[in-house]
Amino acid sequence: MSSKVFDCIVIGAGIQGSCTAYQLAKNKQKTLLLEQFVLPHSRGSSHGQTRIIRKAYEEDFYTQMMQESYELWAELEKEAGVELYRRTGLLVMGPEKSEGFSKLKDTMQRHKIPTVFLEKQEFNEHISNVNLSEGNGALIDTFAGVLYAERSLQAVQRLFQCSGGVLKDGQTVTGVSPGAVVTVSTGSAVYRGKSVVITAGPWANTLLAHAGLQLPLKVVKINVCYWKEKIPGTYSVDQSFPCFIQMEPKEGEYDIYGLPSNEYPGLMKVCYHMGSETDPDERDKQTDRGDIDILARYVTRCLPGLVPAPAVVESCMYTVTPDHHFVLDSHPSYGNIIIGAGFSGHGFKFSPIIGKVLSQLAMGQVPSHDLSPFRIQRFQSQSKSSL
Ligand SMILES: Cc1cc2nc3c(=O)[nH]c(=O)nc-3n(C[C@H](O)[C@H](O)[C@H](O)COP(=O)(O)OP(=O)(O)OC[C@H]3O[C@@H](n4cnc5c(N)ncnc54)[C@H](O)[C@@H]3O)c2cc1C
Ligand SMILES: O=C(O)[C@@H]1CCCC=N1
Repeated sequence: MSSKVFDCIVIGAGIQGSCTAYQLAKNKQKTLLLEQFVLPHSRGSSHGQTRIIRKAYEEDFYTQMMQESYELWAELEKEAGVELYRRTGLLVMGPEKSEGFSKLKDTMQRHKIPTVFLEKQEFNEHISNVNLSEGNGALIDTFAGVLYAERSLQAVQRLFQCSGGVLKDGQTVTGVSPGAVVTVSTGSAVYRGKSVVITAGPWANTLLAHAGLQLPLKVVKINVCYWKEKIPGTYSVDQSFPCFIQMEPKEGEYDIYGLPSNEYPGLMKVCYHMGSETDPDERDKQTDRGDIDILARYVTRCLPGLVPAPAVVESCMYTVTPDHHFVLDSHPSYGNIIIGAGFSGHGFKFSPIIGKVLSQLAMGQVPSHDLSPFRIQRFQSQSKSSL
């Protein structure tokens, strides 16, 4: 048995665990980052080439957190010496009179986020190849853009190791024993840490069961669809085509979002912001394509320059909370077990700031952001502590 006691053990080397581990190492904490799969892998939520970064949110707290997150992304880019963010702007479209679209518009104005509001005629003049749905409004979050996801993940893991952190992949954590010093077991080793951070993505509840806690999390499989441009380049990042979010494409439907063609030339990524429930270990057995039907209808209606059948379909998972807000908190019974979970398909852009606040909790510091929207307590009857 290893006698070394780490200041912190982080379980799960997706983007949230990797950013947390890096912050801890930067703060001179002896940190161990454990990952079940051999890295890099494509079995969780942080793989793939691109993600959207934006300040356009309905809720003040997300827009506020993004102010610092953009600064931390710029810092990371400098430290890593690679481009992680590309500014494209984000086009948001949604039913003009809906609560969601109005709230988002108000939040942008209240926080003075650089925004262009587009009337129907301006829209048609400036945004070719997109049909604005009847009754929809449109705006552009001008500093939004694309994050290079896989590159970011690898950069953060590299920086963590360069700061003295220990990264062990291919090690599945099979036991977590709470205590003043927490014992973490894998199939082949036992580690001890003064604190533990659980950032296990879709496997959060499997890990939390060891610490007597279950959260109301739903894991869904996302079909990541790429659609062929009828004329190559029409929706390309090089032609300054923006990312987009279509709120409420139809009543009762989830948002649809897209990123300009970039990682696969001639193919634009357009996805549905929900999927069908899955067991994370059986992801590929979930073959529901109802979301692809919704997307194909939307592409036909609103993106006429794309062939309305996906050319490439990849897989990813969301871990969704009932209110779609994150969980960033300490374990209700063990203050030295910290939980980052339930990122509900929109957590990547926040990862540097999430890493910062989770590391602050692990170091016993007061977090630098108000974490009240992210507390476990909000679920009350839904989260059952089995202790
Ligand atoms: C298709 C798709 C599109 C998205 N688009 C956006 C976007 O545009 N913008 C945005 O901001 N966000 C977006 N997101 C969300 C974002 O990618 C996620 O919120 C984020 O990647 C979650 O990271 P994570 O570290 O929590 O989870 P993961 O990346 O899943 O990491 C968890 C890690 O824990 C490991 N692990 C689990 N159990 C164990 C164990 N027992 N022992 C050791 N290791 C373990 C797993 O193997 C995994 O590597 C998108 C997500 C998807 C799927
Ligand atoms: O987080 C994001 O920006 C994307 C787009 C909207 C839906 C989810 N992910």
